[in-house]
Amino acid sequence: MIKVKGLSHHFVVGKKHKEQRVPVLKDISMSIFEGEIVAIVGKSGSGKSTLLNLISGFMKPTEGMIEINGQKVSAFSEAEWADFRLKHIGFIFQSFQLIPSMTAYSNVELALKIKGTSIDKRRKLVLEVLARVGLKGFEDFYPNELSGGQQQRVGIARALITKPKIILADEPTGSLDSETEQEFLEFIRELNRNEGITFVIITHDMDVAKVAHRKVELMEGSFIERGEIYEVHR
Ligand SMILES: Nc1ncnc2c1ncn2[C@@H]1O[C@H](COP(=O)(O)OP(=O)(O)OP(=O)(O)O)[C@@H](O)[C@H]1O
Repeated sequence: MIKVKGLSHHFVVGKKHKEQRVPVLKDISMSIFEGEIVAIVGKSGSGKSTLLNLISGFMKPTEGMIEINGQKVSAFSEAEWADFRLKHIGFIFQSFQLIPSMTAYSNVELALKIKGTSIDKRRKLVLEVLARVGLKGFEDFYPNELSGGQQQRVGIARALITKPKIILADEPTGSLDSETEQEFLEFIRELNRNEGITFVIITHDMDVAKVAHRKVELMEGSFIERGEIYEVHR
């Protein structure tokens, strides 16, 4: 479960002695339950990416508390966050963020290397997950030799390789055509249903928001709950 309490964030911009505060999030409290798919929607600039960056520890909140699976992650050091992310959170990005100089195989393998998994086990797990996302035979392809949809699948395989219980996705379908988007959404539902993975998805796209059990809207830095759309499959 992800619990956010009294979360506020502002950026400081401008030159020294002429700094200005840009408030982005104001006193946000919410809970995301295990096994849920939650869509975070809201206008451009409403603070969606900032919220996700705070939940994933890439930024520190100005105020407030974040708890994940009972651990107070907002008090974590950088090193603790890095370790926690590796164990518990997978990420999917709009622009895929694959390393261009590495093959599909190596992109997916990287997190396991960092974790210190043995080479034999890595090979087994990487081949398994690439096959699972429909990329058997594409292991040695570089990102620029793959279509957008295939790159996104490498991105999903990379997110799944550490078997996280939470996946955070920032505009994951923003670079996909509508057919590939539908395949991606179907896969998310399947992962959620079969493995109970919790998804937090930022999106502009109402079709994407429809796969969510719950939609929350960020408006001027505060949340508006939009109610249940689907039942949570546990
Ligand atoms: N590093 C930063 N320094 C200063 N201001 C920032 C910084 N990052 C974001 N902001 C500001 O915070 C606000 C929220 O940005 P954020 O990227 O979280 O919005 P968003 O809802 O994800 O937008 P979009 O849908 O366009 O991606 C914006 O007004 C933006 O200008």
